[in-house]
Amino acid sequence: MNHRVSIDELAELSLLRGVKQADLNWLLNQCELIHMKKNRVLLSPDQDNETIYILLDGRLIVQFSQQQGGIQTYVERGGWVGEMSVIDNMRPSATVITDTDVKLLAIHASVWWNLIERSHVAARNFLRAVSFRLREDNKLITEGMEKQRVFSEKAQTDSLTGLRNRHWLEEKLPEIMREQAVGYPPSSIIMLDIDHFKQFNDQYGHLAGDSVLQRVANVIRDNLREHDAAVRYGGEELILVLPDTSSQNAEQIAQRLRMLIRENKIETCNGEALPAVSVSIGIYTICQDDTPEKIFSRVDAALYQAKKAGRDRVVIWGAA
Ligand SMILES: Nc1nc2c(ncn2[C@@H]2O[C@H](COP(=O)(O)OP(=O)(O)OP(=O)(O)O)[C@@H](O)[C@H]2O)c(=O)[nH]1
Repeated sequence: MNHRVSIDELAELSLLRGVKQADLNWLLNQCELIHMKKNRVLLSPDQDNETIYILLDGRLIVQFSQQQGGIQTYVERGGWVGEMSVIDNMRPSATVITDTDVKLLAIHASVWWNLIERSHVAARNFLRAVSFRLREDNKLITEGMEKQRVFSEKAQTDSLTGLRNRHWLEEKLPEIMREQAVGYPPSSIIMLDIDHFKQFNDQYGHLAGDSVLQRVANVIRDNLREHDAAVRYGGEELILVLPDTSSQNAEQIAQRLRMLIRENKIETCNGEALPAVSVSIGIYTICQDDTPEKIFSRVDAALYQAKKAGRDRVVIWGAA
């Protein structure tokens, strides 16, 4: 028998609110009062659970798995945990840890179902509690997944230009190659490099150089198709991934971008006009048995040819 929790205390708990005094008395005789120290695991996805725990004092942390967004939330005094495994007989979906020393009312599943049979009010409270918990958890998990999405988006984005970064390309390229291997239409890769950029930086300063990179990135972003991707591969070197694009089409796209970049007016962040820049472009169209190394070395070779031939031009690998 448990004398350290009063009937009044029980009656105030939202799970037990409105339950008749006689049923509360009965419950009090069936459940157990537990004291736990801070930082102990109360529930875990690795352990069966047959108990609902109502928190009488302290605070609990509910930690969801990485697949569920890795978020954590708190259960405050009067809250409860463990009810889902009591309903579905499965292990807890999250880990529950004591955030402080806690006092818990432990109600075994058999006792709980007995109470539900005795008390319609307890049954109604329980339904409300479960639907509240489902909504809350869904909201938290959705928010957590959104945070993860934004985080991984940031990890794959170049902060100066807003284009994809090298890391993104290294993940994307094997995917494109798998598609090529199963007979997707050819994809082309464009490598684009600003001409005499060192000289530009030396003459107008690094910040002006940054403005140029941003303008070039904007021109590219505004003129690519939705399923194309632009990547800042290195300092002033950009790579464009053009799915379902033959080398002839890639050349047209490259020539158009080259012209647009050359005609683009560039300003510093203070509004001072800067001279236009030109770009050199290499193109390589991916073949079925290519490797990433082969793709990079060929598109790089095409770009090198464009530089060697006088810059401000487009060269397709193997076309000469
Ligand atoms: N402003 C700025 N400059 C950068 C950035 N990343 C690389 N650079 C500069 O880009 C320049 C690249 O110079 P090089 O590789 O010698 O080539 P280049 O002067 O463009 O000459 P060519 O490519 O042969 O036409 C270097 O001076 C780098 O410092 C950046 O994020 N911002």
